Amino acid sequence: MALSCMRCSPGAGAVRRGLASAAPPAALSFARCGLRRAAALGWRVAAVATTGVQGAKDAGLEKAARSASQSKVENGSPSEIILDDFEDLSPLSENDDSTVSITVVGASGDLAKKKIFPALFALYYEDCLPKHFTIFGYARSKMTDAELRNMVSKTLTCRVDKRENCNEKMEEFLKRCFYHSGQYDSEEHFMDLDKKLKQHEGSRVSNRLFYLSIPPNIFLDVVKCTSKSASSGNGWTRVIVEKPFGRDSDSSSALTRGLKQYLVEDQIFRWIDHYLGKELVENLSVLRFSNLVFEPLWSRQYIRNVQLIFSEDFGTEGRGGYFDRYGIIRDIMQNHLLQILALFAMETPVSLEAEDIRNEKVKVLRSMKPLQLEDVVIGQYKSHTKGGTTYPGYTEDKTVPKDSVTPTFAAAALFINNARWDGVPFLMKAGKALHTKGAEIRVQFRHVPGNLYKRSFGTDLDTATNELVIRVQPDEAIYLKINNKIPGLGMRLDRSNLNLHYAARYSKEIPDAYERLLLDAIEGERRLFIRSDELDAAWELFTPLLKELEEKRIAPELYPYGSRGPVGAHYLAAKYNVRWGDLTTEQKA
Ligand SMILES: NC(=O)C1=CN([C@@H]2O[C@H](COP(=O)(O)OP(=O)(O)OC[C@H]3O[C@@H](n4cnc5c(N)ncnc54)[C@H](OP(=O)(O)O)[C@@H]3O)[C@@H](O)[C@H]2O)C=CC1
Ligand SMILES: O=C1O[C@H](COP(=O)(O)O)[C@@H](O)[C@H](O)[C@H]1O
Repeated sequence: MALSCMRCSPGAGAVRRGLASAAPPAALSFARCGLRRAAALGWRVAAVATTGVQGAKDAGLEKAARSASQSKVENGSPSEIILDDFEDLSPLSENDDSTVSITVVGASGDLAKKKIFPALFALYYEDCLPKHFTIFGYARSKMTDAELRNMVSKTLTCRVDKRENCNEKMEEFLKRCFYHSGQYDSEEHFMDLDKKLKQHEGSRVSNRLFYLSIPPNIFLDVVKCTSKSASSGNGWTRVIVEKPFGRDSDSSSALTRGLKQYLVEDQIFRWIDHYLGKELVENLSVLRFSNLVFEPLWSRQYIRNVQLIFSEDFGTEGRGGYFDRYGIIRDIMQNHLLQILALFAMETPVSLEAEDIRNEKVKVLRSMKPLQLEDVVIGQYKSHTKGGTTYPGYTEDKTVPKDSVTPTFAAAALFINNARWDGVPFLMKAGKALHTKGAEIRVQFRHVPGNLYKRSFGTDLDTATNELVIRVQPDEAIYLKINNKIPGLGMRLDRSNLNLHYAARYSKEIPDAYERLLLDAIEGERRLFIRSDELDAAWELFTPLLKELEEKRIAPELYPYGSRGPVGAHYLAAKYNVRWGDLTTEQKA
């Protein structure tokens, strides 16, 4: 049987609805990448298994048929071979009648340069964009098309594992990038953009995606202008909204109401939480729901605590102005870490459809207790000199008020009041300017009852319990710490890792999260975007705490730039009998 993944592209939807096994011509109109994604869901396997080699040939899947008839087994199980081979499969026909125009609003900005254009290029490079597409940059800055291309070209990179034709591909891609300068609140300027888009779209069905890579105070202006002056007349119009999506429950609901004056829910891809597009976060459900060894242990009965840890080894350099209004709790916890928590803790969804997954995420979020001040520790980094270099403190940033109490670090203990997780602390920790950069999920299991090997472990049994670590970044890995006998005539135990180290196991470069999310938006796949009830539930957990912190102007504990953060985080963990897993020395995975 093919290993299935959670991709739910329209193609994948078609697979699940039964189109796959017959693979009718309509199904062949997916973009190339759509085919690859369908492949990951076992489409080809279904096609070959159900209709046989001839069936696959009839459906135009020549390569699938070839590979099925050869049925070679080189590396692993036949199902792996099938999936791997399918990666190279190109569609035999593509939809010539439609075109996708992607407008990056705020194209002159940091995120557009750093992430959005490179992700679009990577999709192009991987043949994931539709045959007919155009990319427009839109911002107030004056720029020609050539200047935009020059700016964009500086940040494009090719896959390390696939360098062939890279320069050629870059040139082809850049030729399809254009620029239009305009104000964000001018319907007239968006009308001019509309004219330019139409020139490129010609008589094809025009599908339009607007990516709002701009400060949140102008989201609504742009949405109003796009919907009145630049939305598609005959295809779909979708809007990707960047974070932050509000500052609290009220502002988030107001923004949703504002957007809904101009868009229906299906058009809103809110918000882009790029952590949901990270490979190991995407893999969480596969790990849980497709491996018998994990799911039965996934509850209070066996899990002692769960830790969600984010750290950066640099400060807010350059983004202090933005950051000071939001702080680390809104910047990282309320979105990235909470989303991971929801995926980690949700019940098994009815299916892999977006709505089924979102339903489970909402349920888990609504089962949680709003955060209490006594379960939170906040910190702010201060200047520190190391090796002759002085690293500036947060409030030394010119864009940050000198008396700012905005947290750049926070640790929190959260609880889920349901049958599965009652009493299990979910500890979150997020900070800037710490000693290391990384993101990981740590699952600490309970100790083995009546352990035969107690004497080998000493008095503290908790140091000898199993721990599952999902290292989201950098150097992706999943490893399980187990107790093991050290080889030899005696009986000495140590802690060793059962280790799935991605770089060693998979030769392919891992796509950037923005690639996955952009492709999903183009394909209309909403699973990795946040539904409004989910967002409401997320804000409800954090809003009372954020208000209390701000109203009382609670002073954060200062920690030196490059340190491990405030000691208060240890006391918080200790209150729940937890030791932060990232602070213990462990065998390198
Ligand atoms: N940068 C990052 O790493 C991340 C950013 N984000 C979010 O993505 C969005 C874009 O981020 P980023 O590119 O860093 O933002 P920028 O501050 O670089 O703004 C993007 C563009 O918006 C225009 N702009 C900036 N400030 C204003 C203003 N006050 N009024 C009108 N226009 C303005 C500028 O273009 P012009 O002057 O040419 O019109 C600018 O180039 C934001 O919502 C941010 O919160 C989210 C996660 C990470
Ligand atoms: O959303 C954000 O994420 C980045 C960290 O993203 P990563 O993919 O580099 O881990 C963070 O620096 C930024 O403050 C925050 O807004």
